[in-house]
Parts: sequence; structure tokens; C-alpha cells
Amino acid sequence: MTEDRRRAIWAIYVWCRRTDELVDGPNASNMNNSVLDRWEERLEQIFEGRPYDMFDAALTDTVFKFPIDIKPFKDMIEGMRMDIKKSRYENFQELYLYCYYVAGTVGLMSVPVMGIDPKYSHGSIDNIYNAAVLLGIGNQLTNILRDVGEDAIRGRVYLPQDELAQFGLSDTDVFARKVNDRWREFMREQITRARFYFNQAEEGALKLNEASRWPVWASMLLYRKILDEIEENDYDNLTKRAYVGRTKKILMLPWALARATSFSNLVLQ
Ligand SMILES: CC(C)=CCC/C(C)=C/CC/C(C)=C/CC/C(C)=C/COP(=O)(O)OP(=O)(O)O
Repeated sequence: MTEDRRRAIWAIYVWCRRTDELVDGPNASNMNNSVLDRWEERLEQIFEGRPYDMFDAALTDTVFKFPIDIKPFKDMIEGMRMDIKKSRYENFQELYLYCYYVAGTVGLMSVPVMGIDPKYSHGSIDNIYNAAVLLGIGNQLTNILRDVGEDAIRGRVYLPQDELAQFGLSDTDVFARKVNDRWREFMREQITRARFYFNQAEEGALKLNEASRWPVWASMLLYRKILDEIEENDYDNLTKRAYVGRTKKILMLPWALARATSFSNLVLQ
């Protein structure tokens, strides 16, 4: 990406990381709704040009340089409110909303920085924003599937309760950390759904500004690879954390470049 885009993505990343740390970080035990209310006030000040500290200032600089809306940032804070209130999701509809709040929003924050290919910027750009949300959802679903074991230690189960029940499973099976055939079947379905979201995002990813496409394709391929690793671990995401090694990651970069460039665009069309 260009230098100014890189800096902007960094500023967004830092804000999201700090937001997440409020709930997941070392001070999480002091977390309550008034901390989040204060964080939201600070967010408004960032957008009004009155940042509180130097990391906030990096985001103020970003939102003055790029046409970024405050809504996805507020929605992410809403996701944190949801995370402190809830530790179970009854069905996929509830989980989808959570995934939108904590990850789909990142897609919406990123598109104005990454830019849209001039070929597509005159028509409707809603489908590109939709694709960005879908990629965020795919990432978050993958993250949830990778971290089932770790989340269980924190007393959290992000898998839809009704779908667990359809496979004759419940929280007890998650906490028992036993991988059996029912669990494997259930995981197969969950992985298929995560892949569906990545597939849906691909077309929009090809409509981003050319300079931004490679990093997006690279991250998309790498995140998808986590799903392959869960399969390779024979669906044991209860005692193992699926991990993509450094060599595999590096080897995927040229492939991501090929998928992201206009050459592959021509071939694929
Ligand atoms: C496809 C189009 C049109 C645009 C791209 C839009 C983008 C960049 C979408 C990606 C959004 C994204 C990066 C969402 C974050 C999702 C996520 C699961 C983050 C993981 O956070 P952690 O849980 O901290 O991950 P680690 O545990 O791996 O550190």
C-alpha cells in the first residue's frame, strides 16, 4: 500500500486493538459500561479534531485525510458492550450481529482508506462495502473456530447453541474438550459456512484499488488457511490451536499477488 494508506490502516488497527483490549486485555477486570461510554466520548473527540493522546491523534489525522464514517467505530464499541453482557449466542443470527460489530466494522473502516478501483468507483459501491463486511465476518467466524478451546477457558462459547444441539452437543462437550465424530461433523458445517463468507467477499476484493488488493488477498488466503489447519488437526480445536507456519505464509504471498493483480483479473473474467 502507499505510505499514507499504510499509516492510516495502522491508526485504525491501533484504535481497534485498544478497543478490544478494554474487554480482553490486562485491565479487563475493571471493565464496565461507563468505561465504554468514556471510550465513545473519546472517539467523538477524535472525529471532532480533539484527540486525547498520540494514538488518538494518529486516527484524527486519518479521518481528516480519508472519508471515514464514525458509525463502524461506534458499532465496534457496541460489540464490546455485547461481549461483556453475553457469553452465549442462541443462534447464528445473534452470532452474525456480534461478528458484524467486532469484525465486519473493520471492513467498513478500511475500504475508504484502501480505495476503490476507478473502473468501479462510478457505479454502486454498496456491493464493495458489503464484501468488506463479509470478509470481516469470515475472519471472525474463523477466529471463533480456531479459539474454541481458549474461549472455553474464559467461560465463553461463541458457537450457536441451537446448532450445537442439532448435532447432539452442548456446552458440556465444549468444556469436556473431547473430540468425537459428532464434534467433527459439527465442525465440518461450521468451516463450510466460514468458507462461504470468504467466497462471497472475493468479487468485492477484486474491485479495490490495485495497490491495496495484494494485502487484502494475502490476509484472506492466510486466514482461510487456518480453516485448512483445523481440518488437518482432525477438527481438534478444543485442545489445539490451528496455526499457519511462517514458511507456509511466505509461500502464499506470490499466489496472493497473482490473484490480486490485473493479470489474474483478465484470466478470471
Ligand atoms: C473485501 C473488501 C472489499 C475489502 C477488504 C476489507 C477488509 C480489510 C476486511 C477485513 C476486516 C478484518 C481485518 C476484520 C478483523 C477480524 C478479526 C477476526 C481479527 C482478529 O483479531 P484477533 O482476535 O486479535 O486476532 P489474533 O488472535 O489472530 O491476533
